[in-house]
Amino acid sequence: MNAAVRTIAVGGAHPYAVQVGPGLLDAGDALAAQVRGRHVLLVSDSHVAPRYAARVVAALSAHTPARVAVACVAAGEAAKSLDGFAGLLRELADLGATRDACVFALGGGVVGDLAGFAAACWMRGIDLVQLPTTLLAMVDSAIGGKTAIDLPQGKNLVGAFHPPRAVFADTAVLRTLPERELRAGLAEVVKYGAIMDAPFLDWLRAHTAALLAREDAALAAAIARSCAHKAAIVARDPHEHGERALLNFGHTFAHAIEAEQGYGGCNHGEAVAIGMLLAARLSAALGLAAPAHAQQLQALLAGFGLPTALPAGLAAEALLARMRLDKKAAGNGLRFVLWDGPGAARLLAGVPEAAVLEVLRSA
Ligand SMILES: NC(=O)c1ccc[n+]([C@@H]2O[C@H](COP(=O)([O-])OP(=O)(O)OC[C@H]3O[C@@H](n4cnc5c(N)ncnc54)[C@H](O)[C@@H]3O)[C@@H](O)[C@H]2O)c1
Ligand SMILES: O=C(O)C(=O)C[C@@H](O)[C@H](O)[C@H](O)COP(=O)(O)O
Ligand SMILES: [Zn+2]
Repeated sequence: MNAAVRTIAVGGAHPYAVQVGPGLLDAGDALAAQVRGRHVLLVSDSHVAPRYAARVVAALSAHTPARVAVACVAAGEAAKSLDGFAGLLRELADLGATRDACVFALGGGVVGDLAGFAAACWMRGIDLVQLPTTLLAMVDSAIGGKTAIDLPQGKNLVGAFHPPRAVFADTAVLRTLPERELRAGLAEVVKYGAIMDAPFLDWLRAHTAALLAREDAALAAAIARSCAHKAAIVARDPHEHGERALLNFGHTFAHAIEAEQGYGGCNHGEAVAIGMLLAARLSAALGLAAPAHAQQLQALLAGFGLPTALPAGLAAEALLARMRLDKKAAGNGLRFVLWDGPGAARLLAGVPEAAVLEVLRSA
């Protein structure tokens, strides 16, 4: 294996390895070692498949006799839908996929969540291998086993926990990632610093230019540190009974924004950037973090070229109504991940709706 490849182990009841480094999509022996049966469905999207799917098929086919079929969904969040899900079930049926079949998800978080959910449901669960191709998917969505699709009513409302057998993050593919998507991934990177690693925030501030310039060393360091944080949390709390909820910092606002825009406005990372800032302001309004911390967070996100204001045309009341269907909400009201300042966050129940509305109205 390439010396530049790093391995992060995810522990727990279903342990697996996250490998990160250049050239992994061509590591046919390692990819094929995950295949137990005779059927592979390689799921990708219309931007990624033309660039990388043939390489993965060739790498796999050189090392396994399994039949490899390719399913290509339209690029973009809209594919993470009931229709997209049904399409993948049809592909698995056409392939004749048996219970030992394996789904490979080659793409960003949309492909990972959608293909992962199909793998979770087909015959009540078949093998899944994540091949993340966006920064966001490498540092976040490919790890931890959350799979889901969206409904018009809300993000990720239908899903399952279905951990992958393995994750191979080929960092060489980040060269073709559009600028906007690189920035989106950096939002989730900032999240780790915000909730659990204050020195990482300082490091990100110092390496903003290097990350935006896609310097190999800076990207590799940011990915490794983010993956290590995610791996540690999901190993301790795979089903979000406790601390895993902290990974949802900014997401109550973000998911409301995405759904309210019909999944065609901000991408997920952009919505998370805005959401983290609103959560920081809400925390300040409730007397947790200092207002100055929210301003520092805003400066860092803006430095990465991420949006920090609510997009025009979104009504505060409509966003609040969306939040009532957030998965962290309970019968007794909204629960938010709030901020205690750099490196510390907590889940708080019973957050007054009036305070949330006030933050939304002033954003
Ligand atoms: N399961 C989880 O734990 C988790 C965590 C975070 C986010 N998510 C989900 O992930 C999704 C967002 O994922 P995303 O930001 O990766 O978006 P995405 O999957 O839509 O990918 C972004 C865009 O980049 C393109 N692309 C991907 N890789 C490329 C490459 N190497 N070169 C060129 N183009 C490339 C895609 O085709 C797409 O157009 C959301 O649905 C979000 O809810 C899930
Ligand atoms: O892995 C997690 O747990 C996260 O919350 C990571 C988030 O970045 C991600 O967007 C996740 O899909 C949100 O989960 P949800 O449970 O709020 O749908
Ligand atoms: Zn997220």
